[in-house]
Amino acid sequence: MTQDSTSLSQPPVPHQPLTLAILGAGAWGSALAQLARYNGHTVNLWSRRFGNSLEESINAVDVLVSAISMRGVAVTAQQLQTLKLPEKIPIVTATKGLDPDSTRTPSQLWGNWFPQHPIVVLSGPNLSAEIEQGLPAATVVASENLEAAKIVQTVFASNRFRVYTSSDPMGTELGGTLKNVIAIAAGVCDGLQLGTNAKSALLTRALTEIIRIGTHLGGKTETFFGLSGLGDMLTTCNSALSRNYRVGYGLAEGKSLEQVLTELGSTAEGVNTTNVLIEIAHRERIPVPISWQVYQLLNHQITPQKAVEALMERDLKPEFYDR
Ligand SMILES: NC(=O)C1=CN([C@@H]2O[C@H](COP(=O)(O)OP(=O)(O)OC[C@H]3O[C@@H](n4cnc5c(N)ncnc54)[C@H](O)[C@@H]3O)[C@@H](O)[C@H]2O)C=CC1
Ligand SMILES: O=C(CO)COP(=O)(O)O
Repeated sequence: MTQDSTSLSQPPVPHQPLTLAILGAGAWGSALAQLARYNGHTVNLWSRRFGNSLEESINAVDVLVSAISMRGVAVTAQQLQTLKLPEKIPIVTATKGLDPDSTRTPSQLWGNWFPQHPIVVLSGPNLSAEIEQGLPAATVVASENLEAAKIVQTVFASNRFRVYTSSDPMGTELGGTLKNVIAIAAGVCDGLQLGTNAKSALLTRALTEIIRIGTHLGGKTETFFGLSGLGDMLTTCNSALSRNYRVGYGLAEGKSLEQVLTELGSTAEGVNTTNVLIEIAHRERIPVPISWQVYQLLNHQITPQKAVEALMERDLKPEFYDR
């Protein structure tokens, strides 16, 4: 077997064991901890509910990873600001959400609070349950600081987890965040048994919608065709392991949002993300027809059937506008 020539031109990567603080001992934080430990790294997995204090958890670490759900990011970062984070260590954000107060992404928030630290976004088609089973998966680590992204790449990369770098943190983060809204729509589509044609039409038009808003907010078009965009959309919109998909599916079955969320008992970021996305879309005057129907559905303004009708009866138009 010939060696991949591209690997010869890559710089040597540091393989020494590092110490990581992973904030958030939920499904994703625990899976990331397992991946880092698999590579021989030491992990301080911090939970607000048990174990070591935040101060103890960040002591002398080489990398900080946040796998906290959106609603906990601001409060945890505020706590961190009162503590002594080791100088200039990379901060990795793995949250897929939008801040309801500022409408900003988690990486924008971390960058604002910790300007001396390189910020790295980690996002991809990564259902934690599959990763914890040791099934193969791939992800993207994106940063304006490519050296920091490469460090994070080597921390997590293994024969079961392939990690790509990217210089587009905004596109990488928005792909993972916005697809959660579409996963709710996909769950509705499957729950109503609308068929394969409808699902393909939904996902294809949804990608156009994600690219429209994602590029407006600073992401690069090609990133949305990559693992963190199309890749994560395919995973989340086709798996009953996805909590956002299950929200849509449950709504299509006639359950109330409250009932679905209670049964889920876990984070479905797409619910908050939809509300923030619609606020951004209205403010910036960006058409987001699919997300708008999801918004109305989540806010008890429309039934799943009416949402489908509304999408099918929109004004006729070309698929692509000539530039
Ligand atoms: N589970 C998955 O497959 C994946 C999840 N993600 C993202 O990772 C983030 C976390 O998701 P999960 O771990 O699945 O959710 P989870 O519900 O299992 O865990 C949420 C974590 O956030 C912490 N948290 C929530 N509110 C907090 C607060 N006020 N203060 C401090 N900590 C708080 C919880 O204690 C818990 O550790 C979400 O943004 C999700 O979209 C990303 C990729 C995969
Ligand atoms: O982001 C995810 C997979 O990449 C997890 O999806 P859910 O949050 O919908 O479970």
